[in-house]
Parts: sequence; structure tokens; C-alpha cells
Amino acid sequence: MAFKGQTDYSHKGPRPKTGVLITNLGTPDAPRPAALRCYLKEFLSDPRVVEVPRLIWWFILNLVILPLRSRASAKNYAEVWTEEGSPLLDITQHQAAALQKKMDHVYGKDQIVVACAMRYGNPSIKDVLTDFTAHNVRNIIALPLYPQYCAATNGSTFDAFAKELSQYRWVPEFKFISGYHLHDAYLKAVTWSIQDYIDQNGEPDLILFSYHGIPQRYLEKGDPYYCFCQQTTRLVHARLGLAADKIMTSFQSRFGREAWLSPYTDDTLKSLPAQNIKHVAVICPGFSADCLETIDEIEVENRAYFMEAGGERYDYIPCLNDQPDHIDMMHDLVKDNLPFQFDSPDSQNNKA
Ligand SMILES: C=CC1=C(C)c2cc3[nH]c(cc4nc(cc5[nH]c(cc1n2)c(C)c5CCC(=O)O)C(CCC(=O)O)=C4C)c(C)c3C=C
Ligand SMILES: [Fe+2]
Ligand SMILES: [Fe+2]
Repeated sequence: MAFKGQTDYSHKGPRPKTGVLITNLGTPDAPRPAALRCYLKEFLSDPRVVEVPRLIWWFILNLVILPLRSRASAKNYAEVWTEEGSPLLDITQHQAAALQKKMDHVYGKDQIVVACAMRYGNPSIKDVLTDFTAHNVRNIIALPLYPQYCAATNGSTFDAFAKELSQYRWVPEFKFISGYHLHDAYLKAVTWSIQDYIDQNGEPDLILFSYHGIPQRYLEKGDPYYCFCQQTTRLVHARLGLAADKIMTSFQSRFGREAWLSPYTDDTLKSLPAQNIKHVAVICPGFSADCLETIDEIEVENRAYFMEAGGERYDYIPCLNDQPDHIDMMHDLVKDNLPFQFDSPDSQNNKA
């Protein structure tokens, strides 16, 4: 096997750089069935995402899921698509631009390169790593933007980096941030987004913390994701200082027939009005950018379930997206992993 390498190395070449790569899940290139088929095939063929024997899954995926789901999902994506394209990719690009600005401000221009990539689809992790190498990046910090570690997301993102870097002749310094749900800056940012909502709208009857689900089976096999979601709700709840019955955790975006983490967000919202909970605010702390699963599923579909069941007011508290305290949080996470020459951002390296 031939490893990937550059043949033009020079001892007098430019100074090596540091690269920060933020990643998210991925999105199709267009809201059309053909693009969805390609995206879903890559995503749902990942054994970290669907843990079913490969041969059986190959038939189910290619003969049942892809023909049906590509068409249905294309319709859903068309509802959220904007002139800037997929909201998830657009917001992730804004996050990268804002983090680049922050890095330039703290460490000086041209010291740290920030880029974004998608685990599935484009821009791919492989292409961004190739670009980093071409620009003499020898120190890489990977930050998948999923706060609560899950094998299907953070674990799978690690696989993508490992697969690509294992083909490099000269492997760069590499730091992988595998989750951050206990980080103070994350908890603070989520708490503030809820407090800000309460300050402007008053206290709702209930704040529902809705996280993306995974099959219950994965929890039983040792995935910590469920516990990390519960822990996030508990810690934010304590910081808000609200009564115990004001907060609930649920899991959304169920896929397939087996049992997923429960309670399910849709069933929960359908049942609340009968318990005299008529005003809810929903937040999705596991998503760092608004995307199909929040804009369509939470803001539109689940609002309808709640209102049809007798609810009176339904508010959605947006993801942290590119708001300044979220970007500051990313900087906080990255700075502890920077190489030694950036040790004292407040002293010699602070060009601000
Ligand atoms: C077996 C299927 C799936 C698992 C397990 C899963 C876990 C998981 N996903 C996210 C975050 C996102 N998922 C998104 C879309 C999406 N997810 C699945 C399936 C599983 N997810 C599908 C089939 C899709 C595509 C859309 C659809 O057809 O319904 C997205 C949004 C992408 C976008 O472009 O907007 C995100 C984000 C997490 C955090 C997670 C496990 C913790
Ligand atoms: Fe998902
Ligand atoms: Fe969904």
C-alpha cells in the first residue's frame, strides 16, 4: 500500500500551523431524492449508526429504506432548505467563520486555521484534512459538535479521522475532543438561552429537553449517551433553580421499528395537555445547530401534535448556533488542546 505524502518537504519551509476542525453530522447536497439516496446510503451504511448484521442490513437498506426514505426525506428537506442551502451546513459554516475570527483576535492572524466538515456528505473530513496538509497544518484539533458522547456520532467521527489519517505517511499531532456535556461554558450557554427565554416570555408550565434518540439496545450494550443526556438536563435544571416538575427529558427522531430511548418526544407532547400542561417550551441541547430535526420535526411536526391535543402555547428555544457564548465555548474547548506555543494567549501571543 502507498501512503499519502508530500515530496516537496524542506527544512526551511514555512512554519507548521495548527488547524481546528469542527464537524457535524451531514446533510444532502440538494433536497432531491437522488441526493438523498446518496447521503442516506453513506450515513445508514455506517455500522456505528445501524448495528445490524451487514448482509441483512444491505438488503433492507437497498431494497426498502433507500427507495422509500429518499423520496420522503427529500420532501422534508425541501421544507427547510433556504437560499444558503441546508441550514445545518450553513450554520456550521457560520460557526467556523466566527471561531476563526475569535482565534485571530486572541492569537493573532494566520496562527490557527479553522475549518468545518461533515461526517457524511460534503465538505468531507477527508477533503478538509487534505487541504490542511497542503497548507502545512501539522497540529490538528478535532471538535465534533455533539456535546453528549454517542458511538453513533462522536465515535463514528473518530473513525472517519482515524481512517483517513491511517493512510498518511506523516501523521500530524492530533487531538480529538470526544464530548463536552460537563463543560462549564456549555452548561452556562444552554442555561442562559433558557433564562433569556423565561425573562422575555415568563415561565412556561414545562420546559421539555428533547434529545435525538438512539436504539435502547445501544444503551444496554454500554453507550453512555442516555446518561449524559439525563446529566445535562439535571445540571441545567440545577443552574436554573426551577421546581422539579418544570423540567422533563425526552427523545426524538425515532427511526425503524425497535424500541428507542424513551419517553418519546412526540408521545410526550401529545400527552401533556391532558395533564393540564398547556404552555410548553422545547429545547434541544444535544443539537449544536438547527437542522431538519429541530426546524421541521420540533418546530412544525411536534407543535402540531401538542396543539391538536389541546395545548395552548408552544415555543421552541433555538440551538446555540453561532451565538457568541457558543463560539466562546468552542474556543474554551480548543484552547486546552493547543500546542505549547499558544500557552499564554493573554501574554505574548495576544495580538488583540
Ligand atoms: C439509525 C438511525 C439513526 C441514529 C442512530 C441517529 C443518531 C443520531 N443522529 C443525530 C443527529 C442528527 N441526525 C440527523 C438526521 C438523521 N438521523 C437519522 C437517523 C439516525 N440518527 C436519519 C435517517 C436522518 C436524516 C433525515 C431523515 O431522513 O429523517 C440530523 C439532521 C441532518 C440535517 O441535514 O439537518 C442530525 C443533526 C444524533 C445527535 C444522534 C445520536 C445521538
Ligand atoms: Fe440522526
Ligand atoms: Fe427526523
